Amino acid sequence: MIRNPALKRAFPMIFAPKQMEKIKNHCKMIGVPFKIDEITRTYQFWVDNLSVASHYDRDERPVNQIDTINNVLTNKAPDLLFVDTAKMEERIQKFFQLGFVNNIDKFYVFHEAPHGWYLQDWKQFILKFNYIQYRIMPWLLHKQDDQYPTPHPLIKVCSALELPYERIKSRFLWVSSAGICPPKFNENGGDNLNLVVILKNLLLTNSKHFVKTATPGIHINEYEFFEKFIAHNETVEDSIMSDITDLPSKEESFYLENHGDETVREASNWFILVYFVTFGVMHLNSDLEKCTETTKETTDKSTELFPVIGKVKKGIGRRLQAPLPKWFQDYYPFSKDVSAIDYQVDCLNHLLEDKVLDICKKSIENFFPVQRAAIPVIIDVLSCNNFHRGRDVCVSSPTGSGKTLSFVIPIVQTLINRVEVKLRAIIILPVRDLAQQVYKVLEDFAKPCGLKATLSVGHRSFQEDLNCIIKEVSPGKYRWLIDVLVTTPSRLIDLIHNCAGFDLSSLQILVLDEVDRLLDFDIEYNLVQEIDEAVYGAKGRGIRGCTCLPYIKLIFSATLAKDTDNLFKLNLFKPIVLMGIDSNNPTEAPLSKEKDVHKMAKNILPAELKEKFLIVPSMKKPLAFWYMITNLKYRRVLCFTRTIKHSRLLTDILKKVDSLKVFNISSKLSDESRSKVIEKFKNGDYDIIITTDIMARGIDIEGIDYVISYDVPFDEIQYVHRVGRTARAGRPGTAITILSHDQVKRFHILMRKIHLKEDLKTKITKMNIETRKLNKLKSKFRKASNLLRQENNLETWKKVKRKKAIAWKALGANKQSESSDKSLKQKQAK
Ligand SMILES: Nc1ncnc2c1ncn2[C@@H]1O[C@H](COP(=O)(O)OP(=O)(O)OP(=O)(O)O)[C@@H](O)[C@H]1O
Repeated sequence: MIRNPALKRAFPMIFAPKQMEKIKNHCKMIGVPFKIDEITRTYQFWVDNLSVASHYDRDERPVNQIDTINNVLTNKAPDLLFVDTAKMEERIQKFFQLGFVNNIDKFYVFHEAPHGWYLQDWKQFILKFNYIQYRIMPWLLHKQDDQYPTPHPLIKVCSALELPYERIKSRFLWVSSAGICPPKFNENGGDNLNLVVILKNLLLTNSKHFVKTATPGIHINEYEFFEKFIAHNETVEDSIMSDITDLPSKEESFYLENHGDETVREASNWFILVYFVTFGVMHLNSDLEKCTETTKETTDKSTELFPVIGKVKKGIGRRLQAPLPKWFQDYYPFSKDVSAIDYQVDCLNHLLEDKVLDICKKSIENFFPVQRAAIPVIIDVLSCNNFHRGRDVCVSSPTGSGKTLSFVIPIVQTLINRVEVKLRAIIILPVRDLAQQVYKVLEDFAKPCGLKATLSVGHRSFQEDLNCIIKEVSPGKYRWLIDVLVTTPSRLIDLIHNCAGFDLSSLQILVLDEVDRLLDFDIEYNLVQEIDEAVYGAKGRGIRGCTCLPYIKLIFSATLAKDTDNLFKLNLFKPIVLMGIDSNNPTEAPLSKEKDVHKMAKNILPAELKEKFLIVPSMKKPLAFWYMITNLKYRRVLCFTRTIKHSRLLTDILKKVDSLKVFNISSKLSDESRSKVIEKFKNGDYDIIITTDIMARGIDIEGIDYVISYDVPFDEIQYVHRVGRTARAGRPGTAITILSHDQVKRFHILMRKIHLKEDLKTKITKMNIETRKLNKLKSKFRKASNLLRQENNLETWKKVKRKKAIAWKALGANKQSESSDKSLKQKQAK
């Protein structure tokens, strides 16, 4: 019945068949405005289960609206009705004629009309019943200034009508212009968007889970709203009030002007749909609650009637795939297959300075496809001048495909002829190791070209960092010592706040590598906003009031299309998207674009990667791993476990059973030791590294042949980054996931998110190891694990003894301490 799985996931309770029955019985009709009808067509569900009326027919031709309404009102009394503003008077008259208004308790009108004309025209109508009007005019609401001297319209309307704010329990809801975005974000257009925000926040009060995960299209501090609601535990009407007063400022609206209406229209459709359901259910809930109260039926929690959306009882992975913005779908494709074509370094002769070209020739033979595609585009946008603002660039390319050089080369090329040293480019990476890795690549290019770069990631003291970055030449006057800074989010925020003279007005380029991970930090640090403020000046001044040129954002990730919900936080300006896609023969046929959002987010693994999985009972996982190492002779292995404890145990036990050259890397290891291990691995001193997901992202260790996931990755993004440690730079590589029987289903779901259904069987193969062979290893393994246990026990015993001795000493009870010593010695002797 429900065809869209995303929708089904988003509203799990509603779509349960039993709940559906109840909705059908209690909600007689839902009317939808035009455009929403697109959704109704997609989700036949509405049509199948509730009476739906639309002002457009199935071919999107307008139908006689009055007739529709007539039909609706006479045949079925609606619970909810959404109508758009066109021909409103006609409709209202119709309502009167039909006597329908007599059945209405209250009206809620979300209105965009600019100057209160409706108050007079509709007086009759308004006075007939309780009526609340929400007029949505952000610039009026936000501040009263000379241009818009009108007081808060909601207050104005309500005081004119002497209406209190009331809890929403109407059986009838009128939404004027219900979130249907007009083609342009002109003044009134903004209203519709804000309506969406209001609806969304209404929804927030009921459904935090859903909204938090589905935030397409709108850049309006949703988390602030969210937190406010949670903190104050406001009622629905309170939240409407606060929404209205907190509507976006002009600066925030700037974002909207720069983003096509398509995005927002899509978003609004979603929200309306969401709102539609939530609101409907809210009503039904209250009705049903009353119902159950009167009949005094016992309520069993597990069969609770229409739980409010958002109280998702279990499962962490429920999330709604937000629609991809239109600009994302208009991407430029390039082949993700690194070994498919050789782009001679000379092919960019015309773009690159001789010096840069020389360094390229020394370090690489050919450009990889992502480099061939991205370098010219980025150089082009970076060369924009005062008259023409450069667009931001997003690059999505598989792991190990050479993204680092795609931004390093254009940065060096752009800055090579700069006269004065100023901080002009910042490269941000999520973690220190990655930053160090990128810094090394950058240095190879920057140094010979006379550019100054530094790494600031907390590897030395803050003061030492400052000494390399900036210098106070005279009191209050500072001079930059670098052109490019490579850093992590926390360090950058630290610098912005605590470094005198750290004024980013000269910033030209901001690179966000592994952007999806960086955006996780955004919640904590408000990264993009902080940088914007540091560049464009104090809060609220906005880009237009600023004298400096807007800086260009370069966004990189292997899993960009997988997590588009958060892209909106980046405030991108007309972004150009470059996307690595599958191509069988890229030399002949032009790459065909995939428009399907879900398909686009698939096939993001390197073409050279082989994927396998092995199913064994969970007790036999270590045996299977050991078998691969000893019998199948796997070498150059990177193995991922979920916890530090697991990785250490597995390492210790492997060391015991065989004198294997295995090493464990965890976050507890110092940077220095970690680099040493990686170096040794590169030199062949270690064969196997067992680690956790700290090594999963971006780390480039040459020559890893196998990535083994001893524990199943948490989600598909984690899987992509883990397996991306092999099959890098066009080299072959194998990824193996060891599964216990109960993990198979989850793994299958995970694979479906990465591969197209038809590719699943060909792209990922099943490994078989006979149980008999594993059993052979059992006794040896058991001996090793006993030995390890004994050692661990002794170790623990020693620790306890040490602690006891200290305690006894402190109490001055030395005698007891000596006796416990004796007993320990006896035990050891035994
Ligand atoms: N044109 C090239 N020719 C040969 N090797 C290259 C070229 N470009 C990059 N490499 C090598 O490919 C490897 C992967 O490059 P890089 O780390 O930039 O990939 P990535 O796409 O950023 O990967 P990840 O998404 O995992 O961070 C590196 O070892 C790099 O030296």
